[in-house]
Amino acid sequence: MSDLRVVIAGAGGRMGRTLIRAVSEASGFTVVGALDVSNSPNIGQDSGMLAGLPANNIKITSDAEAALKAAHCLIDFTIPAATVAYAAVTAKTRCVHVIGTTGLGAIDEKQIADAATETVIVKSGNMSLGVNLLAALTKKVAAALDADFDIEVLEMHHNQKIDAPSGTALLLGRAAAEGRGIDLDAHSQRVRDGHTGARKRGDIGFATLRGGNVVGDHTVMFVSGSERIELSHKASDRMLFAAGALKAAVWGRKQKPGLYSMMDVLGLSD
Ligand SMILES: NC(=O)C1=CN([C@@H]2O[C@H](COP(=O)(O)OP(=O)(O)OC[C@H]3O[C@@H](n4cnc5c(N)ncnc54)[C@H](OP(=O)(O)O)[C@@H]3O)[C@@H](O)[C@H]2O)C=CC1
Ligand SMILES: O=C(O)C1=N[C@H](C(=O)O)C[C@H](O)C1
Repeated sequence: MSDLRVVIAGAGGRMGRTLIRAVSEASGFTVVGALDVSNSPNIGQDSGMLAGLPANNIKITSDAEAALKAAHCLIDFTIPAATVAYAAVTAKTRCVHVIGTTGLGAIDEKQIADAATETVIVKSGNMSLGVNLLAALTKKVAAALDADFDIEVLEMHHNQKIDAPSGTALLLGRAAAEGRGIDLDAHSQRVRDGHTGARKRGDIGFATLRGGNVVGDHTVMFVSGSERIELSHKASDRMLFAAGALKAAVWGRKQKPGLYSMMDVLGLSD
């Protein structure tokens, strides 16, 4: 099969630059476009050089439709407003859209689901194999334990992260809720502050830490009156997420239009 032609959105960002490096190091991929917001100082810059590599002659542009014309896939780790706008373009150009962006709201999710009727979208709050295995384990453990075990999800990230709880924490919370057979939205405590009253039995709690350059730590705790089970994952290199995104792009190219997750890509869905 010919090389998979990839456009990277948010090419000047932490994940965008990591993705440019990942594509340049992997075989079977070619970067054919790099996108950023129109008023970004990165527009017109060489995306390879911006990622600390030799020039790749792919200049950063804001014209998504033109960039996607010759592409198989858009890999998008940006911000919710950009991701929703890109979904409309991938629906039109029929490019596979791999979405790593977190912090999406209900309206964003609906617009992405609508776009997925026209093209393949793979979306996950975490593209790593380890976290998706952790989610499968979380679901299993939650199914085995009753509400005598309080479930808490703790996450820590770098001090530049703009959304909370992290996409991964929510993904893990959802896995726990599915295992327990409850609706997460109706049974979650996303923040605690002030005179909160006692913990509500059956709720899934979230706690957020921010500091330094932590790439991404997540722990799911199952806590009873007499014991505590903890399932943890610690990411130490963003290349992990980029590698997962490339895997999703290759997998997505063989699928029919629809909204898929990394669990589907990794064969972990039940
Ligand atoms: N699913 C996963 O496995 C992972 C998900 N993430 C998620 O990916 C997202 C990005 O993270 P990170 O790279 O650390 O963040 P950064 O802030 O470093 O990068 C985001 C980039 O998107 C750019 N951007 C903003 N608007 C647009 C637009 N309209 N078109 C194109 N680019 C745009 C920003 O540009 P500017 O700075 O000029 O505004 C910035 O360069 C976050 O939501 C994060 O949670 C991160 C790691 C793994
Ligand atoms: O913003 C980040 O950095 C990360 N975001 C994702 C999330 O919100 O879970 C994934 C990873 O933990 C890094």
